[in-house]
Amino acid sequence: MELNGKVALITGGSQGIGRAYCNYLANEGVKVAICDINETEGLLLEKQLNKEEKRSVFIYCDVTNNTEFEESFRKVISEFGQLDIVVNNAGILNDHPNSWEKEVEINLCGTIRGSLLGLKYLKHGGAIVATSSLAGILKDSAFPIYAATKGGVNYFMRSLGFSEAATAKGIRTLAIAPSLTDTAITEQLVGNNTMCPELQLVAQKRSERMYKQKPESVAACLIYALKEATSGSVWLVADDNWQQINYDNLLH
Ligand SMILES: NC(=O)C1=CN([C@@H]2O[C@H](COP(=O)(O)OP(=O)(O)OC[C@H]3O[C@@H](n4cnc5c(N)ncnc54)[C@H](O)[C@@H]3O)[C@@H](O)[C@H]2O)C=CC1
Ligand SMILES: CCCCC/C=C\C=C\C(=O)C/C=C\C/C=C\CCCC(=O)O
Repeated sequence: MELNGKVALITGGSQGIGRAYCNYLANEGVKVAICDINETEGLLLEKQLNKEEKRSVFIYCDVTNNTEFEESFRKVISEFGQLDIVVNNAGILNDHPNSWEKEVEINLCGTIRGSLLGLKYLKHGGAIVATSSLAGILKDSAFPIYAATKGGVNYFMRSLGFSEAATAKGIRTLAIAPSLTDTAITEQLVGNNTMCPELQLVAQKRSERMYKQKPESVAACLIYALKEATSGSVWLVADDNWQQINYDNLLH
């Protein structure tokens, strides 16, 4: 896929991996719509990109609100005249027994919502992408609900990519599955976001031992996958390198 001149909508684009996606896409000549609930960081990124003479717009958008989400798609098309790439990246880490549903709503339902809107609004083909996680390929014993949302995202993107709903419209789907990455999610691990207090300490110790790759390495994989990857493929990004996950030999 030739990226120069295309238009992308990126959820959770204000900071972390999403911000790296926006910067890397803009460097390729893509016009970017930063869709996020973090207005302060989103507007700063919009200003930075526009100063660098790259076209961008910040749109306040909560991916749990379908009306607001659809309105964002309309605003992007009204601002840039077209839409070619949707990146479902917004996500949180919160397995707390009293509020875990929000994690499922954002990570899994938000990705499904954004992808269905992508199928509706990508009028001339394009790509629908999601940020999943290594935790959705292997396991994450400290965050089982988080792992379930990310496993769901991998299998949704994988299945959708082979479906008539996408292929008939010339739409490719991709999942980018990062390992531990240096962003606010990994910084704020001290918060009370696990299923039980014991897991918090386990997660914290394990996270301290693990290498945290750069968000830019994840963004470099996104660019490569958008240009080269086949529909329904899942890309692991670990230790600043990427590789395609081979699901084809599971039955052999
Ligand atoms: N940092 C890591 O180690 C890894 C992160 N991921 C995934 O990468 C994605 C991005 O996360 P990071 O950049 O690490 O974290 P982050 O916390 O820096 O960024 C997440 C972004 O999503 C936005 N967001 C949260 N709820 C939202 C909502 N309801 N609607 C719209 N935007 C919302 C936040 O405002 C923030 O800008 C997430 O899906 C996360 O699960 C996957 C693997 C590893
Ligand atoms: C050890 C994980 C602590 C949690 C760190 C915070 C955020 C992580 C977000 C992710 O998406 C996690 C990505 C990769 C690490 C998760 C699982 C690897 C476990 C491997 C194993 O159990 O063998």
